[in-house]
Amino acid sequence: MLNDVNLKKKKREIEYLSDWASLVLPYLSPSSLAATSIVCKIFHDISTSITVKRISDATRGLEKHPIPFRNNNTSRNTQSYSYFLYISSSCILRSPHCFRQSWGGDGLSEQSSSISPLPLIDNSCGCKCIGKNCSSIDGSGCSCNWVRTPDVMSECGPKCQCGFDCGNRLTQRGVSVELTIVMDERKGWGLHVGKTGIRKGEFVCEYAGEFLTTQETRRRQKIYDDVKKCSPAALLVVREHLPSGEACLRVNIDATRIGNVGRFINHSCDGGNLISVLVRSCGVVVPRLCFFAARDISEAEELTFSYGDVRSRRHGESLKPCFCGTPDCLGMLPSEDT
Ligand SMILES: C[S@@+](CC[C@H](N)C(=O)[O-])C[C@H]1O[C@@H](n2cnc3c(N)ncnc32)[C@H](O)[C@@H]1O
Repeated sequence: MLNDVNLKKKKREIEYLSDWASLVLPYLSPSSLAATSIVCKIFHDISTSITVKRISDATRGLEKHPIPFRNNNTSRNTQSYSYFLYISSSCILRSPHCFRQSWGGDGLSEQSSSISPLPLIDNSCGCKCIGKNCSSIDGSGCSCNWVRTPDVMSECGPKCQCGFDCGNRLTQRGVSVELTIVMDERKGWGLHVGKTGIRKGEFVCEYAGEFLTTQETRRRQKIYDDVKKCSPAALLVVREHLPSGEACLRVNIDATRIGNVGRFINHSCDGGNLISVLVRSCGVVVPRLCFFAARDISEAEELTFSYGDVRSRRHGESLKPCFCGTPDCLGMLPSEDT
């Protein structure tokens, strides 16, 4: 029989163990979490609560609304959520291997300190529009609002004095539309519209990930092609063209390991219901890739865009079948050379 002192000691030990597990377990990957959950009842209960929270919000509280996972296939071997590290905007990582993120615990997530601010072209580049509407197009608008074509737009940047709620920072405040991540047996996870629908022209989300050099992009692409059994790669190369048709800039974004909900957008051969736009913030070197609604999109519709040209096939790469289901479907997913 445990006497009173021993009982108190035991209770304190259980509390310590439980506090420790609540701090450490949210950092674990799904497989490590599953392995830990069979150690004891305390670990099992905490792991279960973490899994439930992970399913309820892919964004770890970093966006305006939670974005839940939904997998209606209840067979034992299907995933209940996708595991990756969440960032709300593209970034350059100082030391990618040190980036750890707690997910599913009680505290709120934070962006990691291993993320570097995006490099500036010019430190003095920025508007002085305090209290003015930088997004106005009647001539009183500020100089940061200098380009608005179907493919490229410009916004105020880090050195502007207008403040974060300025109308010309539409894509810098993260995702504000309601979304759900839904599992499809053939395409994997896909991003769907939530209850409120989306209006034509509305900002949906950035395609956030790690900005890479071309050399690093090619190195990773080779690894992703070789290791196909892992979850699908989300490596995107965007080329900006001059009016002459010549490519003048390429942006490489890898959202495979670190990204936001943009990484769940599947391909559609008819071009999909999203338009991709390169957004330049005043003074920042690298533009970000952002998605806007190409038309009104109703509740539960899947969000899609075109991954590129199916005919420009990556060297030595076997094409994956496409299941976009549109009348224009070419049967294969695009896989351009990086
Ligand atoms: C950027 S990820 C999109 C999210 C992905 N479905 C997932 O589960 O994480 C790209 C991968 O999704 C799958 N995918 C995207 N569009 C598809 C389509 N139309 N048909 C079949 N698979 C598709 C392919 O495996 C592709 O390599």
